[in-house]
Amino acid sequence: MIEVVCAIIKINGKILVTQRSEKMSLPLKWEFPGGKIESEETEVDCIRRELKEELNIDVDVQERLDPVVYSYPDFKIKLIPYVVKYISGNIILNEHAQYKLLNISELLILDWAEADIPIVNQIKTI
Ligand SMILES: Nc1nc2c([nH]c(=O)n2[C@H]2C[C@H](O)[C@@H](COP(=O)(O)OP(=O)(O)OP(=O)(O)O)O2)c(=O)[nH]1
Repeated sequence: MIEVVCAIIKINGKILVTQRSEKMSLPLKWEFPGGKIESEETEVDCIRRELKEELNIDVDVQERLDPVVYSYPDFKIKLIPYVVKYISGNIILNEHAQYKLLNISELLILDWAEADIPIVNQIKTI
C-alpha cells in the first residue's frame, strides 16, 4: 500500500484543487495536491515539500482529517488529508494540467480520483 498525503489548501475562503496531467497516473483526474511520503519523512514535512515542488507555495499546516484507504485496480492507497492555509508564493504549476479555486459546494462537480471522494464529502463540514 502506498501512503500519500494531500492538502486541502484554503485561500481566501476557497479551496485550491489540481488536475493531474495526461502523463501522470490517473490522467486528468482531479485531486488535492500532495504525494507519496518518502522514508524518514513526517507527513507534515511531506506536505510542505510537495506543495513547494508542485505549486511553489508555502503553507501553514492546520488539521489532519480522517485517512481514506482505497484499492485501485493496480494499487492500494492510504490517502491522508491535511487542511492547510496558504501563506505565500506565486502559484507555479510544475506538474499538473491546471488548477481551480472553488467553493466547497462546487467541488463535487469535478471528475475526482476515486480515493478522494470520501475526503470531498468530509470537507463539506470544515
Ligand atoms: N497527490 C495526490 N495523489 C493522489 C490523490 N488521490 C489519489 O488517488 N492519488 C494517487 C495518485 C498517485 O498514484 C499517488 C500519488 O503519487 P504522486 O502524486 O507522487 O504521483 P506520481 O505521479 O509520482 O505517481 P507515479 O505515477 O509516479 O506512481 O496517489 C490526491 O488527492 N493527491
